[in-house]
Amino acid sequence: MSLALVTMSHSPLLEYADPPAQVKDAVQGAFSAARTFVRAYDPTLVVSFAPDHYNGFFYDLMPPFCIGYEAVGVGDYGTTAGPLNVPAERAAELAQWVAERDLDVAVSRRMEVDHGAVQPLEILFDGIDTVPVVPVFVNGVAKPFVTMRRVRKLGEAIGGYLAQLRDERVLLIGSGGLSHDPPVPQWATADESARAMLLNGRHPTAAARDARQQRVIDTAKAFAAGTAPIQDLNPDWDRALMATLASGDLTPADAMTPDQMAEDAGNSAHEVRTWLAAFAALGAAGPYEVTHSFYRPIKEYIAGFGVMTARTVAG
Ligand SMILES: O=C(O)CCc1cccc(O)c1O
Ligand SMILES: [Fe+2]
Repeated sequence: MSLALVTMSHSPLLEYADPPAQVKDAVQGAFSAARTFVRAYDPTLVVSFAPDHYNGFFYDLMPPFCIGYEAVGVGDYGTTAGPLNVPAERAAELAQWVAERDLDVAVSRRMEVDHGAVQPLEILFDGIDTVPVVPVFVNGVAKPFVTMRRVRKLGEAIGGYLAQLRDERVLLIGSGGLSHDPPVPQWATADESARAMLLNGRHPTAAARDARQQRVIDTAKAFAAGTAPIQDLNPDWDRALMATLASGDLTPADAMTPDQMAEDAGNSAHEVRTWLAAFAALGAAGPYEVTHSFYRPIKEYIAGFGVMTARTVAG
């Protein structure tokens, strides 16, 4: 069975920042190429690798990976709130398959997902419940981070399951990255109230959510103006990673260490773990080709912004 893939950066600032028209147009062009690719493929099932930003997963119980049997969008940054269309039996079969391959993956019968999982579904499918989707959480913000090798192995195991399905056309999504360092609090440097949020900040009041989001929106403005105290984007790092992913040999990514990734490309660069998992899953179905690739560093969105589409080579 062949598989198809879309990996794309996300940014809540798509709706809250105003870069030059030419930048917006370029991003919309990349989204529209991805949509065209997805429509032509016409998937019956989506497996979406996405991070979370302390909206669904907290330090009271932080797994490296989690497969959702059901999922609910929390509605951060104006994204769609409510249930995703998750085929629970398919998700459970996938979790069983992965467990039998010596990988320890958490499961959730009610996974809460944020813009990381929701935004690609809105962009590619005009909604969060229009296509069956199994959401796979990949930790991209909370230390400790597993090795990139482990992420690759997880992707390969999931792809192995998907590649033997006869009755589905499966689209893989990887959401996030590339280099970026938005103001997501970290435990080591957080004050007491930020630590309370990181520990268990589920279901904040509207005022608390607004305050958190406004901080990100203000930081994006300052970053574009050159005055934000966050790490710069790293287009060279982004392009090198995209080249590795496109090459079909993902083993060079095994050498990427968590600390070096953060130093080179910002704390949220760990979101690229979703891209690696998605490409590793794609590769499990055989050789693949990248059919569209977009990249642009966009400070207004606080993101080295990339979009890639790829599919199994026919034959
Ligand atoms: O609100 C947050 O916690 C972070 C928001 C955020 C900003 C820029 C790029 C991202 O990928 C992202 O997730
Ligand atoms: Fe993110």
